[in-house]
Amino acid sequence: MAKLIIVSNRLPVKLQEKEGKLTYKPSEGGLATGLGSIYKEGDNIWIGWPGMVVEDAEKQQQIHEDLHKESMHPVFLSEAEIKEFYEGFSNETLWPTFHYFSQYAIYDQNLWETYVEVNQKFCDEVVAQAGPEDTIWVHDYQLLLLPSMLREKLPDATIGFFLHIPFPSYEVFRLLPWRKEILEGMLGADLLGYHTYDDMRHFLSSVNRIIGHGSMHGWINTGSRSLLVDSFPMGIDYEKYATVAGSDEVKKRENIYRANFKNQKIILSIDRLDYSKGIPQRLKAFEMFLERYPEFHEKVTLVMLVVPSRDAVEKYKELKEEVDELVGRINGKYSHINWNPIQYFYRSYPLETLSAFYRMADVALVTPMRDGMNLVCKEYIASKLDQKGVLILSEMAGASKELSEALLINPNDINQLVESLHAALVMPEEEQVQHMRNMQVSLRRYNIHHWVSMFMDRLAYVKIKQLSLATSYLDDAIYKELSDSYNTASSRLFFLEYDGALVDYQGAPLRAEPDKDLLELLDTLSSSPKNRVVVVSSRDRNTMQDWLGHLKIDLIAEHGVWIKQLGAGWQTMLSLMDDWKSDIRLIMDLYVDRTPGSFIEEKEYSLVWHYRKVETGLGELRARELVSHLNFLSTNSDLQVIDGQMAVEIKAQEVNKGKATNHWLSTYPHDFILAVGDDWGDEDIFKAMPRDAYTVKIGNSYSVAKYHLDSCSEVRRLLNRLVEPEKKERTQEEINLGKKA
Ligand SMILES: O=P(O)(O)OC[C@H]1O[C@H](O[C@H]2O[C@H](CO)[C@@H](O)[C@H](O)[C@H]2O)[C@H](O)[C@@H](O)[C@@H]1O
Ligand SMILES: O=c1ccn([C@@H]2O[C@H](COP(=O)(O)OP(=O)(O)O)[C@@H](O)[C@H]2O)c(=O)[nH]1
Repeated sequence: MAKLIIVSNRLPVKLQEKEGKLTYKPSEGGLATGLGSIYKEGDNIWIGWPGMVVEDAEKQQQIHEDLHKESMHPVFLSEAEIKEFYEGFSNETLWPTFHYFSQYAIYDQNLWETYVEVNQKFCDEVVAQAGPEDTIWVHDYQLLLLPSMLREKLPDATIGFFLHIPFPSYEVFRLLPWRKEILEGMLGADLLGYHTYDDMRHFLSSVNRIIGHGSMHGWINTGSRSLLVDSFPMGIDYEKYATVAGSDEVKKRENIYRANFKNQKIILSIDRLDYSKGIPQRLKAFEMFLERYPEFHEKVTLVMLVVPSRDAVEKYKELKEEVDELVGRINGKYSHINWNPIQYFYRSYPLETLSAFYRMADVALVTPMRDGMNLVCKEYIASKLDQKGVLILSEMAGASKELSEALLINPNDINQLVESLHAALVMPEEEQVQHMRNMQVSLRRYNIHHWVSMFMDRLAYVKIKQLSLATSYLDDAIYKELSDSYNTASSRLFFLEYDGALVDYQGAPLRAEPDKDLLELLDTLSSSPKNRVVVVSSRDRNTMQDWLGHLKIDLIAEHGVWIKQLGAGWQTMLSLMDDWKSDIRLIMDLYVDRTPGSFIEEKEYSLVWHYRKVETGLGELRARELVSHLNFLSTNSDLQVIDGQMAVEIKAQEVNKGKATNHWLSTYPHDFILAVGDDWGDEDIFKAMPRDAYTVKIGNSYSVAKYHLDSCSEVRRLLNRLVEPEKKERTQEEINLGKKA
């Protein structure tokens, strides 16, 4: 039966050894607590690190067996791997960079190499566990290379990836020396999920700028595959938190804890000890609050639970010292004999304790500098069964996008934080209930089960869509059939698009002139009396004439405005007007003025605005604007606007390459046709071809063509293979001629 394989660095349980005895404790951290609720459904398994170094083979075996019973498969990491992969590259390079703390990031080639090796180690374990029908769901920044490693080993696998932390803006991401490898690693997935729309658009922009793949509605085409990027804000197991909060056990605990706080109001703060969580900033704001509002002395306590995290990493050690020092200073300054303004606990707690604190807290203070999502604030809301309480939430947490009824703050604005604390403590109960109720409705609906099913449904949809988008790769088996058909045919027609199919795109259009190999290839292909070769282009006829006019081939220029057959001059079958060009050119000139690097190409019956040399992003933005501007101007006219490859073109509607090819189809006998094209304009050619024609598109994106190849060089290889007999014949002819001479 098909199963779901969850893969993350950390398993939902943490191994501990006390007096030689192994124990398993639930892991902290949102990834483990969130997914821990759902992975046990069906035959699902979870692959990950058990949180402790185990070198002893016997112990490893024991752990394997223990975890296996809980559907978990451990990946053991050595001490060096933990240092270099987990503490090092994951938490000293990626974590600070992705949380906009790039001043803390270290760039070390050794750490990177270990990161690659450990991703490979995870890959081996997944491959060992995966069946052909299984779905693999990879999680988080520790495993960014895993999707592509898996794709290489399991080309048809269904692979989802979810990033639990923010994806930074391109300006920050580009600082990483391994930025390209990281993106390529991620692009092996079929579906890439982020908590927020901002994260996903930052990722798309990095892919565009660093790798050069654009996107449409979240779809990226890599040239060989299509994949989807989307946002899925993670929810919590709402019913679990609400039920636990209503249990007798938790109510009992609450009563015990409350006794220590008398009638004081409680402000609650819970996080892992992490600089991304803004703990010192929060403490300083609380200090300022006590200074500004002395009437709250002895009436309010900040209960601060801090969970030890990554304590071998230098920045985390420094933070621990800073927090200890701040708590000491504030308590030293304001404490009385029976009041400590801050109750600080540096350890982790089980769910029931957390739940009792959530119930007790009048205010939850969640103020990270950056946070992928933050589940603590959601758990607080779900636990508020009486709906009384106020959430103060940082705008920099992913959760703020959903929880707009919280008091939203900028964690860098200490004054706003202080005033929000005051507003929360004096907020009338009816207002608290109203906000809490609305947030509960939303969190109940968008819970963890909803999150999983949204992601899984979308992943299944991607697989179906990929099949409908894909054309078959023109592999050896198809080549065999094509070449048999070629060899037995007596009249063959070739329609070969020039730019993008025979010649790679160049920065400047005039740099794409034909090389010697291409000229020889076209010459050989057209040397057979059975072959009629037509090179098709949107270029102007003069360029086509200069570059290819001396060959024994036919030409189609300017999208089909002009055609040239062997032995005849250029002719047009259309009665076209060009009186519109001067007005449109004025508009295009405006876009050239506003967009350095862009330029206009003027053809006889069309105008093209090129932006391939414009700063990435700006060119696309202006192109969208120009397309809608031109569409507006050409409404009710006979003009057509084409949003092409790094160019916007406007031409007469009745001109298209497909119509031009009709001339050959109706004039020349044919029992073999090969048509090759690369961009959307070439779809007209494919559509015009009879059903038995071989139609080939460059790149595996949506097309009516039957097959695809990946590059111009593959097209040339295909043609060269086909003309092997002609080549031999020609060589023999040359030898014979030589003999005669
Ligand atoms: O495994 P650790 O190094 O001990 O760290 C704990 C986890 O921290 C991060 O959690 C994130 O995931 C949450 C759920 O999506 C999200 O709410 C939070 O904003 C993130 O920081 C980390 O992403 C996990 O990989 C760690 O296991
Ligand atoms: O003593 C504690 C404190 C926190 N947590 C859990 O740790 C998770 C923290 O997740 P969050 O998304 O807020 O932040 P992360 O630590 O993942 O960055 C939440 O589910 C908390 O319930 C816990 O299990 N024990």
